[in-house]
Amino acid sequence: FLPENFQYHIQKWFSRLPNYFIQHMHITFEEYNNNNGRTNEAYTCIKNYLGAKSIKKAAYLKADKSRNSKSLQFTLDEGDEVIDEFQNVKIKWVAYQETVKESGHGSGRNSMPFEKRSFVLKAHSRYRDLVMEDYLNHVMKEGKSIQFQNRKRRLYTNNKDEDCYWKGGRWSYINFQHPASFDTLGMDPLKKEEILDDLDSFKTGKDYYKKIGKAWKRGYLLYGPPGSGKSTMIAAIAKYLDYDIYDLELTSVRENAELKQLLIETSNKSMIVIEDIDCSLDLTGARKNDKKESGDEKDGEDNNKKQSSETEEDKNRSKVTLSGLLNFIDGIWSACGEERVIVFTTNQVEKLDPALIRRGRMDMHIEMSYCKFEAFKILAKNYLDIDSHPLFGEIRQLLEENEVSACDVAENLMPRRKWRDDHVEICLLKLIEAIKNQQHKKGKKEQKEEEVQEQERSTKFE
Ligand SMILES: Nc1ncnc2c1ncn2[C@@H]1O[C@H](COP(=O)(O)OP(=O)(O)OP(=O)(O)O)[C@@H](O)[C@H]1O
Repeated sequence: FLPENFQYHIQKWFSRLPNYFIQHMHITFEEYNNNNGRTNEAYTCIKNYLGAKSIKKAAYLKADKSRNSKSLQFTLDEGDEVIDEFQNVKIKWVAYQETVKESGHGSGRNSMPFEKRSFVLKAHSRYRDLVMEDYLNHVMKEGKSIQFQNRKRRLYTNNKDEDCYWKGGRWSYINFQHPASFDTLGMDPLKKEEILDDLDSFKTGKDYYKKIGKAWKRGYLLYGPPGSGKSTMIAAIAKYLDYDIYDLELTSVRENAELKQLLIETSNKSMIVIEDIDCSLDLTGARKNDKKESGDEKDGEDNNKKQSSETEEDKNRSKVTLSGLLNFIDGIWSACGEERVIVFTTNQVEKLDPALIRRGRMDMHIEMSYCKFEAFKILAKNYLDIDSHPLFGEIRQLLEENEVSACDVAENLMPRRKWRDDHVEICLLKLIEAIKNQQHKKGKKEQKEEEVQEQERSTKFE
């Protein structure tokens, strides 16, 4: 029969009563920050942490699922409590909720009633130091990692796109679920192993990077002919590391300052990708022209200064310079986040400026080449679900002297008549024919080249 607010205060007073006899400490974590009305990050971490802890213990739980989470999230229900144990110390958590009708709350709710939620930690004062430092650090770390694991991965773009969500800033995004993984990626198993080892040591290298005083980031250059799986590799790396991808379209970036802003707005644990970097901007050309015209050998000379009469088209063109890009990768601003992977892809590695891809900037250069037999076997497993077949012998022989692009294999192994019993054989025969045709074409090309050289030699002699 008592008003709700009154009940709440009586309950709170009663719960504090034992503390006059037993020395307990209480810490309250409210959902919103009192100063600016923003969500209290500590509250969110505790909510995730307790949700995971209380699934097995708590009598009452609340479940919800947001658009950005992979699965249901559980949390303690109002008034319920859970006992956690840390280094043999028992710590009690209670979830509170009250309806507040005050005006002028920091979050701009004016006089509208709103639910004020909080978690209260209770522990014996004897363990004050342990709780305040080790335990709360542990809760924050675990809570963050639960939230990270339960989120849907995102693909961000700096091109304003109507199909993407935009939450302010320069990037918009869509949820990203690419089926490619290292298991389905057709490439030499030894090379794959080497890349996985490198990713593992990067992922667990926090202390190492700290020790050597280097920003916790790593650059990968993926180069190789079209259709050799560079984009597929990016999706596989992102899935393996469980990172978001920031797909940076350089031609849409107007100037170096904007590039810096874009970098600042990327989150930790993410991959920044620039695809086909050789086609993005004439970065090599810009530097060479600079050298020729100004005689200045220094990295980072801005080539825009010398353009005196700018046309309208010139004005709209990206003014990002090689120097801007180099700073983006490993300038002082690049250290403003951690656990970042930068990936460049290119079909023509020889066109790139050596400074852009030198070791240290692009730490690992990965050649995505045509398929040999081992890579073919992985693709056969993906497309036809087979580990071996009598025709594999012939394919092995052919691939000893030849190579085939992964997208050609994919094209030929994609079963179009799966209802027939012999669809596997048909696909493999098609592939054999494609490799032989390629071999034939290659032979003809080489013969023609030899004839041209021979002709040149005889004309010279004459
Ligand atoms: N190594 C590979 N393993 C598995 N699938 C591959 C591989 N290479 C290519 N593919 C398949 O071929 C198609 C094209 O591959 P992808 O786009 O990754 O190549 P790319 O090297 O990025 O090409 P481009 O240089 O033209 O952008 C994809 O649909 C993918 O399924």
